[in-house]
Amino acid sequence: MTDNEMATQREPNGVALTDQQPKTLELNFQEVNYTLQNVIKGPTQILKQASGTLKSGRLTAILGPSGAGKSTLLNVLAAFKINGVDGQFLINGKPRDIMAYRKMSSYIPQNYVMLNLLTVEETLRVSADLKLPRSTTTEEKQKIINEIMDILQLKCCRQTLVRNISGGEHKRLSIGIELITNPPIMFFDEPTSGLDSVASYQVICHLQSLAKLGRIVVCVVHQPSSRLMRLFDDVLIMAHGEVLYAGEQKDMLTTFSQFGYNCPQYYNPADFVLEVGSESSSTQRCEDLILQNKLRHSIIDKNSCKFHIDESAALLNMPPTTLTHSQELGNMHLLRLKERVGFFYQLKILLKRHLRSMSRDMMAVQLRILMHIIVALLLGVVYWQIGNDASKIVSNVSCLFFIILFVFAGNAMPSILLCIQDSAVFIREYYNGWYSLRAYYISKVLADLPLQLICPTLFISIGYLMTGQPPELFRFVMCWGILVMTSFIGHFIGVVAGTSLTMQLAIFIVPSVAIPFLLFSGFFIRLRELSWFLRPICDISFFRYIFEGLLRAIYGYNRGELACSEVFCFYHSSEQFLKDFDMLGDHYSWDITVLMGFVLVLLLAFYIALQVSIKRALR
Ligand SMILES: Nc1ncnc2c1ncn2[C@@H]1O[C@H](COP(=O)(O)OP(=O)(O)OP(=O)(O)O)[C@@H](O)[C@H]1O
Repeated sequence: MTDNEMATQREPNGVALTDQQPKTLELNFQEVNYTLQNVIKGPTQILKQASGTLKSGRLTAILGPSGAGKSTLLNVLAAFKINGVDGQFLINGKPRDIMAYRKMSSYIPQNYVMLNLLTVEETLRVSADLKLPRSTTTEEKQKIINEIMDILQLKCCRQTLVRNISGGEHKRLSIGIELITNPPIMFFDEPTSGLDSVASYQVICHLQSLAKLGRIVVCVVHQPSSRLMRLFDDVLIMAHGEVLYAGEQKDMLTTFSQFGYNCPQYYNPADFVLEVGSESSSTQRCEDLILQNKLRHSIIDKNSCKFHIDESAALLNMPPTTLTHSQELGNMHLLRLKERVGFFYQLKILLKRHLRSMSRDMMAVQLRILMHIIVALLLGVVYWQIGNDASKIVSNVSCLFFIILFVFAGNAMPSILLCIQDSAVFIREYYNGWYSLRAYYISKVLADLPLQLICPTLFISIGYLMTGQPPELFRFVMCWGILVMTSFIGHFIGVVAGTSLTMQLAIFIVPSVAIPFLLFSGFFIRLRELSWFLRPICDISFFRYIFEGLLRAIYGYNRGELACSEVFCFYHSSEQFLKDFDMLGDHYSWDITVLMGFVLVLLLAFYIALQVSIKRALR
């Protein structure tokens, strides 16, 4: 059977998980170098002339001392690292096409991030919805999910939230997510890290069964026990960025002994080769070992590699791509896989997922709503019925200012935390072609919308009534409009900071940047009293428009005389009060328009922040 025939038999979209994969897939890499460009230290060569062959149907372990370059080699083999890499990568003897290769392989990193508030089954379901073609029926998807849960023994925790599953189940779920598309090549970076020996054994057994179905399965492992070691068919031993041995495990010790490295009896072979690797590099015998390995894997005439034949594209029945190697290097973002389902379907699935996650998030929803209610009640008690009293006008202004501060901070800070949790998942899924940036962006904005409306609505409803603000519907609606804008601005500032900065930096930067703008709101100092060179800052301080809009909503629009409960009230007339605050004139619509402008700028900033985070992830 030819490769193409096998490719057509195999369903690349993963519809039948247990179908046989093509048995003859072979990835040969020769003289692979990886040089890291460091701005301070200059270029550092991490991989040196690494050569080896990976075969379908076989489970391969990459072993070596810490810092030997195992994870780097795995990244390079999985085509996740491209810049700074040179060497030959051949699939079934022909140069690989990088896009087709990425499509047929999956890489499972050590810390595989997932959304914590979905159950195991929901996580697999989202993966199936976004990674399988639209033509796949719900029943077919459920069949694949059930099969994966069966194979990986995840049935017992199918309804458990990801945050509650064990380390081993987490690893198995990450394998399951990648298995949805039934990739013929799978790379795992330390799949046993953090697991006890029993769980490690189970995970490697699962990998072995995936390999037995005809896949190339490669994983980096740290110090496997003898029992674990026996599960691997092939091994690749690394030291100082070089490959000492790549081949069948059964021949490993014989090869080492040919070069004078004799493994003592009853010694764990993995420990033995690690020790040899740690000592290696300069000794002649190790150089011979490295050279012999290189020769063993230089099976292809290099001249044949000058032609860019799309063998791997053919394996997937994909149209050959026209990217040349240099273009690939220049356009890393082109390596992103294309989405499998249409934009609106992506949007629907993402929206459902965001809303489901949010509805289970104590901090995002329940706690935020509860805090808005409690603080609104507290505000009402402290400023009980002062809104209509001319003698308490200064206190009322403080009350309004407090409302602004709370709604802003109460939305900005939680948004930072939530965004940071989502970002890592977004990067992984985006690069694996689950959805487009546009779909993620719109779904995120829309999913957050209900909370941005509910919180300020609850807060102003309680606060407005309890503090005795004028009982006129249009004033209430105007105040509500300003607070909704405040909530949006706070939320999007938090989201932009959370997407583009680390958590510590974002939590420090947001208040540090926002608080100085409060000085230019008109509350602490009247704008006309500011030095001339500071006045332009007022024009870009959103707090100014929020404060102005709120005061105009309460005291503007012919409010007239205020009731005075004391013998003398300085501000009897609301017009006089607004005049003294430099806010005379019924320009509420101007304030709200400027605030909408701020929201639009922040929406754009959020989109740019997502784009930047995507590009940064490639570095
Ligand atoms: N981005 C980087 N900047 C600087 N050095 C790096 C970078 N990535 C890798 N290295 C260096 O390359 C070498 C190989 O790293 P790699 O993570 O591949 O090793 P490893 O064998 O997987 O190690 P471990 O088993 O400890 O995880 C190390 O010396 C590491 O310090």
